[in-house]
Amino acid sequence: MPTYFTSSPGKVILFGEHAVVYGKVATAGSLGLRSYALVQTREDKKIEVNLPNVQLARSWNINDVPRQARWEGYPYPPQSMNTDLLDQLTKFVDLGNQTNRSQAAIALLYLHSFLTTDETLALGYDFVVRSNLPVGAGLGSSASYSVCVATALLQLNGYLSAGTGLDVAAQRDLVNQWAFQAERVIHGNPSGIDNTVSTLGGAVMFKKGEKIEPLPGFQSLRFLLTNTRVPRETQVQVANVRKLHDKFPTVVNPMLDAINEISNSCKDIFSQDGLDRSHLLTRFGELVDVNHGLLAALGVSHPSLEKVREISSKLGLKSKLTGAGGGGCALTLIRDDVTPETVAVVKQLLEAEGFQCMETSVGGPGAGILTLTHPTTIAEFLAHDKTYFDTTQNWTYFV
Ligand SMILES: Nc1ncnc2c1ncn2[C@@H]1O[C@H](COP(=O)(O)OP(=O)(O)O)[C@@H](O)[C@H]1O
Ligand SMILES: C[C@@](O)(CCOP(=O)(O)O)CC(=O)O
Ligand SMILES: [Mg+2]
Repeated sequence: MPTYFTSSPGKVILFGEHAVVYGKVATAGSLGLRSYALVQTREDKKIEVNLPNVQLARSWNINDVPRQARWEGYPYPPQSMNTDLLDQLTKFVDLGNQTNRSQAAIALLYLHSFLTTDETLALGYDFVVRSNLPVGAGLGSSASYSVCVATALLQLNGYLSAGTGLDVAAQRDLVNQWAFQAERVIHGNPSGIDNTVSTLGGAVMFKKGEKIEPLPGFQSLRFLLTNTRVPRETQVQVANVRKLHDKFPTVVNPMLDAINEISNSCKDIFSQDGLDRSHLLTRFGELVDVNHGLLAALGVSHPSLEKVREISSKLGLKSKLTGAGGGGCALTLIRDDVTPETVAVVKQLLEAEGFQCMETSVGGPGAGILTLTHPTTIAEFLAHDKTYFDTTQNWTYFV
Protein backbone atom coordinates (compact mmCIF):
# COMPACT_ATOMS: atom_id res chain seq x y z
CA MET A 1 0.00 0.00 0.00
CA PRO A 2 1.24 3.51 -0.73
CA THR A 3 2.87 5.95 1.64
CA TYR A 4 0.99 9.19 2.31
CA PHE A 5 1.82 12.60 3.68
CA THR A 6 -1.04 14.71 4.97
CA SER A 7 -0.84 18.34 5.93
CA SER A 8 -3.07 21.01 7.44
CA PRO A 9 -2.71 24.57 8.70
CA GLY A 10 -3.11 26.27 12.04
CA LYS A 11 -5.50 29.19 12.32
CA VAL A 12 -5.77 32.65 13.71
CA ILE A 13 -9.05 33.79 15.22
CA LEU A 14 -9.57 37.48 14.49
CA PHE A 15 -12.81 37.90 16.37
CA GLY A 16 -15.15 35.69 18.36
CA GLU A 17 -13.13 33.09 20.27
CA HIS A 18 -15.06 31.65 23.21
CA ALA A 19 -18.30 33.30 22.05
CA VAL A 20 -18.25 30.84 19.12
CA VAL A 21 -18.63 27.98 21.61
CA TYR A 22 -22.03 29.53 22.53
CA GLY A 23 -23.25 29.67 18.93
CA LYS A 24 -22.02 33.20 18.14
CA VAL A 25 -20.27 34.19 14.90
CA ALA A 26 -16.47 34.20 14.78
CA THR A 27 -13.99 35.26 12.12
CA ALA A 28 -10.83 33.27 11.43
CA GLY A 29 -8.25 32.45 8.79
CA SER A 30 -5.75 29.68 8.10
CA LEU A 31 -2.05 30.23 8.80
CA GLY A 32 1.06 29.49 6.75
CA LEU A 33 2.31 27.46 9.72
CA ARG A 34 1.25 23.83 9.25
CA SER A 35 1.48 20.27 10.60
CA TYR A 36 2.57 17.31 8.48
CA ALA A 37 1.82 13.64 8.96
CA LEU A 38 3.29 10.46 7.54
CA VAL A 39 1.12 7.36 7.35
CA GLN A 40 2.07 4.02 5.76
CA THR A 41 1.29 0.38 6.40
CA ARG A 42 3.77 -2.01 8.01
CA GLU A 43 3.90 -5.78 8.01
CA ASP A 44 4.24 -6.61 11.71
CA LYS A 45 0.71 -5.70 12.92
CA LYS A 46 2.03 -2.82 15.00
CA ILE A 47 1.05 0.84 15.20
CA GLU A 48 4.28 2.78 15.43
CA VAL A 49 3.49 6.31 16.63
CA ASN A 50 5.92 9.19 16.75
CA LEU A 51 4.77 12.66 17.83
CA PRO A 52 7.92 14.71 18.44
CA ASN A 53 6.05 17.93 19.33
CA VAL A 54 4.67 16.25 22.42
CA GLN A 55 7.67 13.92 22.88
CA LEU A 56 5.67 10.75 22.37
CA ALA A 57 7.04 7.64 20.69
CA ARG A 58 5.04 4.46 21.23
CA SER A 59 4.36 1.15 19.61
CA TRP A 60 1.21 -0.89 20.12
CA ASN A 61 0.08 -4.27 18.79
CA ILE A 62 -2.73 -3.26 16.48
CA ASN A 63 -4.96 -6.08 17.69
CA ASP A 64 -4.73 -4.87 21.31
CA VAL A 65 -6.41 -1.53 20.52
CA PRO A 66 -10.15 -1.52 21.33
CA ARG A 67 -12.34 -1.33 18.23
CA GLN A 68 -15.75 0.12 17.55
CA ALA A 69 -18.38 -2.07 15.87
CA ARG A 70 -20.09 -0.73 12.71
CA TRP A 71 -22.33 2.19 13.69
CA GLU A 72 -25.35 4.00 12.32
CA GLY A 73 -24.47 6.72 9.83
CA TYR A 74 -21.21 5.01 8.76
CA PRO A 75 -18.77 6.35 7.51
CA TYR A 76 -19.74 9.68 9.13
CA PRO A 77 -19.05 9.86 12.87
CA PRO A 78 -21.88 9.34 15.35
CA GLN A 79 -23.31 12.54 16.89
CA SER A 80 -22.29 11.72 20.43
CA MET A 81 -18.90 10.59 21.67
CA ASN A 82 -18.48 6.99 22.78
CA THR A 83 -17.43 7.68 26.38
CA ASP A 84 -16.92 3.98 27.17
CA LEU A 85 -14.45 3.73 24.31
CA LEU A 86 -12.71 6.89 25.54
CA ASP A 87 -12.37 5.36 29.01
CA GLN A 88 -10.98 2.15 27.54
CA LEU A 89 -8.47 4.08 25.43
CA THR A 90 -7.41 6.23 28.39
CA LYS A 91 -6.58 3.05 30.30
CA PHE A 92 -4.98 1.52 27.23
CA VAL A 93 -2.54 4.40 26.53
CA ASP A 94 -1.85 4.68 30.26
CA LEU A 95 -0.21 8.11 30.13
CA GLY A 96 -1.69 9.26 33.45
CA ASN A 97 -1.55 13.01 33.95
CA GLN A 98 0.64 13.74 30.92
CA THR A 99 -2.31 15.57 29.38
CA ASN A 100 -0.77 16.67 26.11
CA ARG A 101 0.63 13.25 25.18
CA SER A 102 -2.34 11.38 26.45
CA GLN A 103 -4.87 13.52 24.55
CA ALA A 104 -2.86 13.29 21.33
CA ALA A 105 -2.61 9.49 21.61
CA ILE A 106 -6.27 9.01 22.57
CA ALA A 107 -7.47 11.29 19.76
CA LEU A 108 -5.53 9.17 17.25
CA LEU A 109 -6.70 5.85 18.67
CA TYR A 110 -10.29 7.03 18.98
CA LEU A 111 -10.40 7.64 15.22
CA HIS A 112 -8.42 4.45 14.65
CA SER A 113 -11.07 2.43 16.55
CA PHE A 114 -13.77 3.59 14.16
CA LEU A 115 -11.93 3.80 10.87
CA THR A 116 -9.44 0.93 10.70
CA THR A 117 -10.41 -1.70 8.16
CA ASP A 118 -9.60 -5.42 8.37
CA GLU A 119 -7.05 -4.93 5.62
CA THR A 120 -5.09 -2.38 7.69
CA LEU A 121 -5.58 -4.49 10.81
CA ALA A 122 -3.71 -7.33 9.11
CA LEU A 123 -0.69 -5.07 8.51
CA GLY A 124 -0.29 -2.30 11.09
CA TYR A 125 0.95 1.20 10.25
CA ASP A 126 3.39 4.01 11.01
CA PHE A 127 1.88 7.31 12.09
CA VAL A 128 4.06 10.38 12.57
CA VAL A 129 3.14 14.05 12.96
CA ARG A 130 5.47 17.01 13.08
CA SER A 131 4.31 20.58 13.28
CA ASN A 132 5.66 24.07 12.67
CA LEU A 133 3.00 25.43 15.03
CA PRO A 134 3.61 26.15 18.69
CA VAL A 135 1.63 23.60 20.71
CA GLY A 136 -0.92 25.01 23.17
CA ALA A 137 -0.49 28.65 22.14
CA GLY A 138 -3.84 29.56 20.57
CA LEU A 139 -2.93 28.95 16.92
CA GLY A 140 -5.00 25.79 16.62
CA SER A 141 -2.25 23.17 16.86
CA SER A 142 -4.81 20.72 18.22
CA ALA A 143 -7.09 21.21 15.22
CA SER A 144 -4.20 21.04 12.79
CA TYR A 145 -3.11 17.77 14.45
CA SER A 146 -6.71 16.50 14.39
CA VAL A 147 -7.12 17.26 10.68
CA CYS A 148 -3.82 15.52 9.90
CA VAL A 149 -4.98 12.46 11.87
CA ALA A 150 -8.42 12.38 10.22
CA THR A 151 -7.06 12.87 6.70
CA ALA A 152 -4.35 10.24 7.22
CA LEU A 153 -6.62 7.54 8.66
CA LEU A 154 -9.40 8.17 6.13
CA GLN A 155 -6.91 8.02 3.27
CA LEU A 156 -5.05 4.95 4.58
CA ASN A 157 -8.28 3.03 5.01
CA GLY A 158 -9.71 3.90 1.61
CA TYR A 159 -12.54 6.25 2.64
CA LEU A 160 -11.28 8.96 0.29
CA SER A 161 -10.55 6.76 -2.72
CA ALA A 162 -12.33 7.17 -6.04
CA GLY A 163 -14.36 3.98 -5.48
CA THR A 164 -16.35 5.56 -2.64
CA GLY A 165 -18.10 7.92 -5.06
CA LEU A 166 -17.59 10.89 -2.72
CA ASP A 167 -16.91 14.15 -4.53
CA VAL A 168 -14.28 16.56 -3.21
CA ALA A 169 -16.78 18.55 -1.12
CA ALA A 170 -18.06 15.35 0.52
CA GLN A 171 -14.49 14.16 1.19
CA ARG A 172 -13.68 17.51 2.79
CA ASP A 173 -16.78 17.27 4.93
CA LEU A 174 -15.88 13.73 6.02
CA VAL A 175 -12.38 14.86 7.01
CA ASN A 176 -13.79 17.86 8.90
CA GLN A 177 -16.34 15.76 10.78
CA TRP A 178 -13.73 13.24 11.91
CA ALA A 179 -11.26 15.99 12.80
CA PHE A 180 -14.00 17.49 14.97
CA GLN A 181 -14.22 14.19 16.88
CA ALA A 182 -10.46 14.32 17.52
CA GLU A 183 -10.80 17.95 18.67
CA ARG A 184 -13.54 16.81 21.04
CA VAL A 185 -11.11 14.32 22.58
CA ILE A 186 -8.53 17.09 23.07
CA HIS A 187 -10.79 20.06 23.98
CA GLY A 188 -13.91 18.54 25.49
CA ASN A 189 -16.40 20.98 23.94
CA PRO A 190 -14.95 22.61 20.82
CA SER A 191 -17.00 24.92 18.63
CA GLY A 192 -15.61 23.36 15.45
CA ILE A 193 -14.15 26.61 14.07
CA ASP A 194 -10.53 25.47 14.32
CA ASN A 195 -10.93 22.14 12.54
CA THR A 196 -13.14 23.78 9.91
CA VAL A 197 -10.58 26.47 9.08
CA SER A 198 -7.79 23.90 9.14
CA THR A 199 -9.70 21.62 6.74
CA LEU A 200 -11.00 24.29 4.36
CA GLY A 201 -8.21 26.89 4.53
CA GLY A 202 -8.90 30.51 3.57
CA ALA A 203 -10.74 32.96 5.77
CA VAL A 204 -14.25 32.40 7.05
CA MET A 205 -17.05 33.62 9.22
CA PHE A 206 -18.15 30.61 11.25
CA LYS A 207 -21.24 29.91 13.30
CA LYS A 208 -21.93 26.45 14.76
CA GLY A 209 -24.33 24.43 12.61
CA GLU A 210 -24.55 27.06 9.86
CA LYS A 211 -23.10 27.32 6.39
CA ILE A 212 -19.53 28.63 6.40
CA GLU A 213 -19.23 32.08 4.84
CA PRO A 214 -15.96 33.00 3.13
CA LEU A 215 -14.59 36.42 4.07
CA PRO A 216 -13.08 38.00 0.97
CA GLY A 217 -10.48 40.72 1.41
CA PHE A 218 -9.04 39.24 4.54
CA GLN A 219 -5.93 37.89 2.80
CA SER A 220 -4.67 41.42 2.30
CA LEU A 221 -4.43 42.08 6.06
CA ARG A 222 -1.07 41.84 7.83
CA PHE A 223 -0.64 40.64 11.36
CA LEU A 224 2.22 40.10 13.73
CA LEU A 225 1.69 37.09 15.97
CA THR A 226 3.35 37.09 19.37
CA ASN A 227 3.68 33.94 21.40
CA THR A 228 4.02 34.93 25.06
CA ARG A 229 5.21 31.37 25.70
CA VAL A 230 2.93 31.25 28.72
CA PRO A 231 1.51 27.71 28.62
CA ARG A 232 -2.22 27.15 28.83
CA GLU A 233 -4.77 24.56 27.78
CA THR A 234 -7.77 25.42 25.69
CA GLN A 235 -9.91 22.94 27.62
CA VAL A 236 -9.21 24.76 30.90
CA GLN A 237 -9.89 28.26 29.51
CA VAL A 238 -13.15 27.13 27.88
CA ALA A 239 -14.23 25.51 31.16
CA ASN A 240 -13.45 28.73 33.10
CA VAL A 241 -15.62 30.82 30.77
CA ARG A 242 -18.38 28.21 31.17
CA LYS A 243 -18.22 28.56 34.97
CA LEU A 244 -18.51 32.35 34.72
CA HIS A 245 -21.36 32.03 32.23
CA ASP A 246 -23.28 29.61 34.43
CA LYS A 247 -22.75 31.77 37.51
CA PHE A 248 -23.75 35.09 35.88
CA PRO A 249 -25.71 34.28 32.70
CA THR A 250 -27.39 37.70 32.54
CA VAL A 251 -24.00 39.39 32.70
CA VAL A 252 -22.07 37.06 30.39
CA ASN A 253 -24.69 36.52 27.65
CA PRO A 254 -24.78 40.19 26.57
CA MET A 255 -20.99 40.11 26.39
CA LEU A 256 -21.14 37.09 24.09
CA ASP A 257 -23.78 38.90 22.00
CA ALA A 258 -21.51 41.93 21.78
CA ILE A 259 -18.67 39.70 20.54
CA ASN A 260 -21.07 38.31 17.93
CA GLU A 261 -21.66 41.86 16.68
CA ILE A 262 -17.92 42.42 16.31
CA SER A 263 -17.72 39.78 13.57
CA ASN A 264 -20.85 41.23 11.95
CA SER A 265 -19.29 44.70 12.05
CA CYS A 266 -16.10 43.30 10.55
CA LYS A 267 -18.12 41.86 7.67
CA ASP A 268 -19.88 45.23 7.20
CA ILE A 269 -16.56 47.03 7.05
CA PHE A 270 -15.30 44.67 4.36
CA SER A 271 -18.47 44.90 2.30
CA GLN A 272 -18.90 48.68 2.57
CA ASP A 273 -18.54 50.23 -0.86
CA GLY A 274 -16.36 53.28 -1.04
CA LEU A 275 -14.73 52.85 2.37
CA ASP A 276 -11.08 53.61 1.78
CA ARG A 277 -8.42 51.21 2.97
CA SER A 278 -7.04 53.42 5.73
CA HIS A 279 -10.51 53.89 7.27
CA LEU A 280 -11.13 50.14 6.95
CA LEU A 281 -7.94 49.36 8.84
CA THR A 282 -8.63 51.98 11.53
CA ARG A 283 -12.08 50.51 12.17
CA PHE A 284 -10.71 47.01 12.13
CA GLY A 285 -8.17 48.06 14.79
CA GLU A 286 -10.95 49.53 16.93
CA LEU A 287 -12.79 46.21 16.78
CA VAL A 288 -9.55 44.44 17.79
CA ASP A 289 -9.46 46.64 20.90
CA VAL A 290 -13.11 46.09 21.81
CA ASN A 291 -12.86 42.33 21.34
CA HIS A 292 -9.83 42.10 23.59
CA GLY A 293 -11.61 44.14 26.28
CA LEU A 294 -14.55 41.75 26.24
CA LEU A 295 -12.28 38.70 26.37
CA ALA A 296 -10.40 40.21 29.32
CA ALA A 297 -13.75 40.72 31.04
CA LEU A 298 -14.48 37.03 30.46
CA GLY A 299 -11.30 36.29 32.40
CA VAL A 300 -9.15 34.86 29.62
CA SER A 301 -6.43 37.50 29.36
CA HIS A 302 -3.09 37.22 31.17
CA PRO A 303 -0.47 39.76 32.31
CA SER A 304 1.78 38.65 29.44
CA LEU A 305 -0.99 39.36 26.91
CA GLU A 306 -1.59 42.77 28.50
CA LYS A 307 2.13 43.40 28.12
CA VAL A 308 1.86 42.76 24.36
CA ARG A 309 -0.99 45.26 24.20
CA GLU A 310 0.92 47.84 26.22
CA ILE A 311 4.06 47.58 24.08
CA SER A 312 2.24 47.62 20.75
CA SER A 313 -0.09 50.46 21.75
CA LYS A 314 2.92 52.65 22.57
CA LEU A 315 3.74 52.39 18.86
CA GLY A 316 0.14 53.04 17.84
CA LEU A 317 -0.70 49.39 17.10
CA LYS A 318 -3.78 47.41 18.16
CA SER A 319 -3.49 43.91 19.62
CA LYS A 320 -5.76 41.27 21.07
CA LEU A 321 -5.34 37.78 22.43
CA THR A 322 -6.14 35.08 19.90
CA GLY A 323 -7.39 31.56 20.59
CA ALA A 324 -8.32 30.49 24.07
CA GLY A 325 -6.13 33.03 25.93
CA GLY A 326 -4.78 32.65 29.45
CA GLY A 327 -1.31 32.95 27.81
CA GLY A 328 -0.41 31.75 24.35
CA CYS A 329 -0.59 34.18 21.43
CA ALA A 330 -1.69 37.71 20.67
CA LEU A 331 -2.23 39.20 17.24
CA THR A 332 -1.23 42.73 16.29
CA LEU A 333 -2.71 44.44 13.26
CA ILE A 334 -0.04 45.93 10.99
CA ARG A 335 -1.78 48.72 9.07
CA ASP A 336 -0.44 49.59 5.62
CA ASP A 337 1.02 52.87 6.91
CA VAL A 338 3.13 51.17 9.58
CA THR A 339 6.77 51.41 8.54
CA PRO A 340 9.15 48.42 8.54
CA GLU A 341 11.17 50.32 11.19
CA THR A 342 8.15 50.43 13.52
CA VAL A 343 7.55 46.69 13.02
CA ALA A 344 11.22 46.04 13.80
CA VAL A 345 11.04 48.14 16.98
CA VAL A 346 7.87 46.49 18.23
CA LYS A 347 9.34 43.04 17.56
CA GLN A 348 12.52 43.97 19.40
CA LEU A 349 10.58 45.21 22.43
CA LEU A 350 8.38 42.12 22.49
CA GLU A 351 11.33 39.76 22.10
CA ALA A 352 13.11 41.56 24.94
CA GLU A 353 10.22 40.35 27.14
CA GLY A 354 11.04 36.77 26.14
CA PHE A 355 8.16 36.59 23.67
CA GLN A 356 8.46 35.02 20.21
CA CYS A 357 7.25 37.06 17.21
CA MET A 358 6.04 35.45 13.99
CA GLU A 359 5.04 37.00 10.70
CA THR A 360 3.17 34.39 8.70
CA SER A 361 0.80 34.44 5.78
CA VAL A 362 -2.94 34.13 6.42
CA GLY A 363 -5.64 32.55 4.26
CA GLY A 364 -3.63 29.79 2.56
CA PRO A 365 -4.74 26.25 1.63
CA GLY A 366 -6.47 23.79 3.97
CA ALA A 367 -5.91 20.04 4.35
CA GLY A 368 -3.81 18.31 1.73
CA ILE A 369 -2.65 14.82 0.78
CA LEU A 370 0.43 13.70 -1.04
CA THR A 371 0.89 10.13 -2.29
CA LEU A 372 4.52 9.07 -2.36
CA THR A 373 5.88 6.68 -4.94
CA HIS A 374 8.44 5.24 -2.52
CA PRO A 375 8.02 4.33 1.14
CA THR A 376 9.99 6.44 3.57
CA THR A 377 11.30 5.75 7.05
CA ILE A 378 10.13 7.57 10.15
CA ALA A 379 13.69 8.82 10.64
CA GLU A 380 13.81 10.23 7.08
CA PHE A 381 10.47 11.96 7.55
CA LEU A 382 11.65 13.55 10.79
CA ALA A 383 15.01 14.56 9.36
CA HIS A 384 13.58 16.73 6.57
CA ASP A 385 14.19 20.45 6.76
CA LYS A 386 11.25 22.55 8.09
CA THR A 387 10.49 23.96 4.65
CA TYR A 388 10.84 20.66 2.72
CA PHE A 389 7.16 19.70 2.69
CA ASP A 390 5.89 22.93 1.17
CA THR A 391 8.67 23.64 -1.26
CA THR A 392 9.33 20.32 -2.92
CA GLN A 393 6.00 18.52 -3.14
CA ASN A 394 2.83 18.44 -5.23
CA TRP A 395 -0.02 18.41 -2.76
CA THR A 396 -3.67 17.75 -3.55
CA TYR A 397 -6.08 19.93 -1.61
CA PHE A 398 -9.80 19.39 -1.08
CA VAL A 399 -10.85 22.22 -3.39
N1 LIG B 1 2.02 18.30 16.66
C1 LIG B 1 1.29 17.71 17.59
N2 LIG B 1 1.50 16.42 17.90
C2 LIG B 1 0.76 15.80 18.82
N3 LIG B 1 -0.25 16.40 19.53
C3 LIG B 1 -0.50 17.68 19.28
C4 LIG B 1 0.25 18.40 18.31
N4 LIG B 1 -0.23 19.66 18.28
C5 LIG B 1 -1.23 19.71 19.20
N5 LIG B 1 -1.40 18.54 19.80
C6 LIG B 1 -2.41 18.21 20.85
O1 LIG B 1 -3.16 19.39 21.09
C7 LIG B 1 -2.96 19.87 22.45
C8 LIG B 1 -2.92 21.39 22.48
O2 LIG B 1 -4.20 21.84 22.16
P1 LIG B 1 -4.81 23.20 22.68
O3 LIG B 1 -4.72 23.28 24.17
O4 LIG B 1 -6.14 23.30 22.08
O5 LIG B 1 -3.84 24.30 22.11
P2 LIG B 1 -3.81 24.96 20.63
O6 LIG B 1 -4.19 26.39 20.86
O7 LIG B 1 -2.40 24.86 20.18
O8 LIG B 1 -4.79 24.25 19.78
C9 LIG B 1 -1.67 19.22 22.88
O9 LIG B 1 -1.63 19.07 24.29
C10 LIG B 1 -1.72 17.86 22.16
O10 LIG B 1 -2.55 16.95 22.84
C1 LIG C 1 -11.57 29.32 22.65
C2 LIG C 1 -11.98 28.70 21.32
O1 LIG C 1 -12.95 29.57 20.71
C3 LIG C 1 -10.78 28.61 20.36
C4 LIG C 1 -9.64 27.81 20.88
O2 LIG C 1 -8.52 27.85 20.00
P1 LIG C 1 -7.11 27.29 20.45
O3 LIG C 1 -7.24 25.85 20.82
O4 LIG C 1 -6.64 28.11 21.62
O5 LIG C 1 -6.21 27.47 19.25
C5 LIG C 1 -12.60 27.34 21.58
C6 LIG C 1 -13.41 26.76 20.41
O6 LIG C 1 -13.85 27.52 19.53
O7 LIG C 1 -13.64 25.56 20.45
MG1 LIG D 1 -6.81 23.86 20.23
